[in-house]
Amino acid sequence: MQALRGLVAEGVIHAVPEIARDQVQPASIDLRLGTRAFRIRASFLPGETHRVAERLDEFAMHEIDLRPGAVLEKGCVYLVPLMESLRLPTGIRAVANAKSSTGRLDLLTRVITDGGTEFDRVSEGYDGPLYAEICPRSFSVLVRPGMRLTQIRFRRGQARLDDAALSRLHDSEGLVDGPAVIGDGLGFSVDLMPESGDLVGYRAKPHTGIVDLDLIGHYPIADFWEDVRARAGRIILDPGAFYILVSREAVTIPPAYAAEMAPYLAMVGEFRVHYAGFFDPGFGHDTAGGRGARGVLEVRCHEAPFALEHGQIVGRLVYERMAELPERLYGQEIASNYQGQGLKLSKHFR
Ligand SMILES: Nc1ccn([C@H]2C[C@H](O)[C@@H](COP(=O)(O)OP(=O)(O)OP(=O)(O)O)O2)c(=O)n1
Repeated sequence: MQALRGLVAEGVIHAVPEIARDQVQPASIDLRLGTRAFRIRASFLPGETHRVAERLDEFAMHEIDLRPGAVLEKGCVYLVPLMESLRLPTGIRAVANAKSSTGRLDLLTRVITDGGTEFDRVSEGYDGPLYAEICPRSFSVLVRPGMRLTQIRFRRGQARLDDAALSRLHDSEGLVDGPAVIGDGLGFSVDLMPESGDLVGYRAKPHTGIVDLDLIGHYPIADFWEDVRARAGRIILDPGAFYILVSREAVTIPPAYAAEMAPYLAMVGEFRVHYAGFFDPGFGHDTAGGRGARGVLEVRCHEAPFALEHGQIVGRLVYERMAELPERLYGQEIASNYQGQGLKLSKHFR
C-alpha cells in the first residue's frame, strides 16, 4: 500500500483527475471509468503494432457520453477510456482484474492497452493509456464517470509461491479449514451441501431491469436472481446461465500475501468459475476480522449441461508475497463489502 502510493507519487500510474487516496487498496489500485464509452462491434485486442485508438475506427459503432449517466446494454460490448494511464519502468509489470462487485454482476470487464496482445496484462516499460472493455452478460447497468469496475496490481520480479512454499505457509497459517489440495496453487471446491437448508446459490434471471451501480443495498434479490437449491449435493448447470455459488473451504490470505483465483485446469472448456479473481491481504484472516470467509464463485457453463457435485474442485488460488506488509488489511477501516462473507451477491442487492 505504501509502495503503491510511491508508484503514484512517481507517476508510474497517473490520472486526470488525480488518483484519489481511497483508490489505493492494500494490494491494488482501483481504476476509474472516464467520461466516454464506445459501443463496439466486437471485443478485440489491438495487437503489437497498433494503438487502441486506431483500432477503434474499425470497431466503434457510436460514442456515448457517460457524464449524465448511461446504460450499458446486456449483450453489447463497450470500450471505455480509463482516467488512469501507466508509465511502467523496466522491471515492473501490471495485472488488472475485475473488482469483486463487477464479477458478481456478470459484467465481463477486461483491460486493454496500446500494442496489447493479452487482456488484463501490461508488460514492463509500457507507457500509455488504459481502456476497459465491458460486456454486461446478465444485466444492463447504469454507469457514470469515475466508477471503479476494475483494479490493477503491480509486480516486480517473481513473487509467486511455489507448491513447497505454499505447503509451508499452510502448515503455519492454515490457509484453508480442511485438508489443503496443493498443486500449482491451492485448490478449492464448491459447496453444495450447506450446514442448514438447501440454498446453495443464485442464478441470474433473464429479463430484469437495470442495475445502477451507485445504488448499494438497493435491489430486492428476487427481482434479479432465482434461488438455486441442491438435491443430494448436486446441481445441473444450464449452458449459458450465470450462477453465483460459494467455495466449500473458508480461505485465508495472510497479511504479507495476496492471491489470485485461477481456473482449475481439468475444468477448462466445461465452465468458467470466475471473473473477479484478486484476493486481498488479510481476507479471511483473524487479525482483519474475517475468519471463515469463503470465496465467491461466478460460474458460467459453456456447451452442454454439466453436473456439479459437492466438493468438486473448481479453481485454485495462486499466492504471491507482497513487497511489504500493508499498513491496513482488507476489512480494517477500509470500506469492505465482502470480509467474512459466505454466499453473497454483489453489494447492490438486499
Ligand atoms: N471471486 C471472488 C473475488 C474476490 N473475493 C473476495 C476477496 C477479495 O479480497 C474481496 C474484495 O474484492 P475487491 O477488492 O475486488 O472488492 P471490494 O471489496 O473493493 O468491493 P467492490 O468490488 O464492491 O468495490 O472479495 C471473493 O470472495 N470471490
